[in-house]
Amino acid sequence: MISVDEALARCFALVSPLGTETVPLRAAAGRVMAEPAIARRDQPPFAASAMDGYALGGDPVAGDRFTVVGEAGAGHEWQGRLAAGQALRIFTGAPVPEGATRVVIQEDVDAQGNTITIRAGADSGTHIRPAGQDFRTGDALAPRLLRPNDIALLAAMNIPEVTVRRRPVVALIATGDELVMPGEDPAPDQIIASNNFALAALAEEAGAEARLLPIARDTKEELFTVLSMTEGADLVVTIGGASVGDHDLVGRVAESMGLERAFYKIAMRPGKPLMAGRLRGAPMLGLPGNPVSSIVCGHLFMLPMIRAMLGLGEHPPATRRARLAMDVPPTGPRTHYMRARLSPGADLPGIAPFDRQDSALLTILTQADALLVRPKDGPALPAGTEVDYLPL
Ligand SMILES: Nc1nc2c(c(=O)[nH]1)N[C@H]1C(S)=C(S)[C@@H](COP(=O)(O)OP(=O)(O)OC[C@H]3O[C@@H](n4cnc5c(N)ncnc54)[C@H](O)[C@@H]3O)O[C@H]1N2
Ligand code: MOO
Repeated sequence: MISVDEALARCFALVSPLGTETVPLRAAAGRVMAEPAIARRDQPPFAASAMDGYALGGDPVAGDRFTVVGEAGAGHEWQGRLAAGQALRIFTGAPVPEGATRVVIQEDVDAQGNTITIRAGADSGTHIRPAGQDFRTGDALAPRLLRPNDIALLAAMNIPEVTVRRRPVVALIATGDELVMPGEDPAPDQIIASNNFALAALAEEAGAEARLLPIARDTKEELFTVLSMTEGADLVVTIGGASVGDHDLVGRVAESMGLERAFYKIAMRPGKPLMAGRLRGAPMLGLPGNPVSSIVCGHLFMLPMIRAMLGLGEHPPATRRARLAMDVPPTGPRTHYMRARLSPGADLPGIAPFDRQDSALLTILTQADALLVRPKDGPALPAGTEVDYLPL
């Protein structure tokens, strides 16, 4: 059995960044920019007042008097030049006129008619934002996953459309005679399909377009039919039928359709019967059926593959550090991703794996906020040991 790292390297070898498309700014959040965005203007485009008050020249002191000669507001420039002894009534965001060296906030002046007098104790800040202090024409925003804050910057740069990576289309196929869809009427020996919904949500959260294909029954014909419905998918993900039982047919059927296998079985718990390869030109991940196994494999393999297709690079999921909140036993011959709960700690968070680690337990998975990573063949560890975990 190959290691998790080796398996992920082989998964990355199956994918490459997808092509690009142009979307309006309003649709760009959550998308990945494919090229730098270049500012089309300076921000602010003029020296702007940072406060409501009076623009004036020189270096005034308490008791100095000025004649107010006009008014400037945001979007309403005052045309002219301030002379000595003159002040301009000005509001936040308005262009500061020539001849002004500072803005005195209105709380620091006594105003009478069109005359103002500087009060004692007036603050000495200039309250002027220089032109281009935020960014200048030609400044670039480097490609990234666009978060709401980035969208504001692109808008301010006057960029109405963004070139982004195409969303990877992920075709998800649940397999098994025992499965029915939520809301259907299961026979006594049937269960409700669940993990395909988690995987679709995970894929969508990462910026992919998930297509839930019909459940494939455990026959070669039906698996062939549903696998043939993946035309146009950038990634085909099957769930279940990956193990060694008589009804675990996914590998056999995919091979009959020309699957070039990259690997089958990895030293990982849960997730041992994972398979990957290329099927009719598309990368394929064959996930084990146990709900927790498939979802853990989704985090460890499907998400990094989606990110690579989005042009975000080939990176394993980033681990973080925590301290064991309890003693843990040795691990076996597979890297164990233990469902665990984090708690606040002095330097690092504490982490405690759940007692029950059966890969069928969705209730435990929903209580978990971390996967404690225990390397294969690891020793028993006492509480307080620093360990790696993956946030869920
Ligand atoms: N003799 C052996 N048996 C098994 C081995 C082994 O090495 N030797 N490995 C075990 C491990 S580990 C896993 S994981 C499972 C993986 O089995 P499959 O990938 O073939 O999955 P299925 O048998 O189809 O299903 C397993 C389990 O999960 C349920 N399931 C499947 N799909 C869904 C779904 N979409 N939603 C909810 N639940 C699902 C299914 O009903 C089964 O209960 O094999 C072990 N066996
Ligand atoms: O390795 Mo299986 O994926 O534990 O349940």
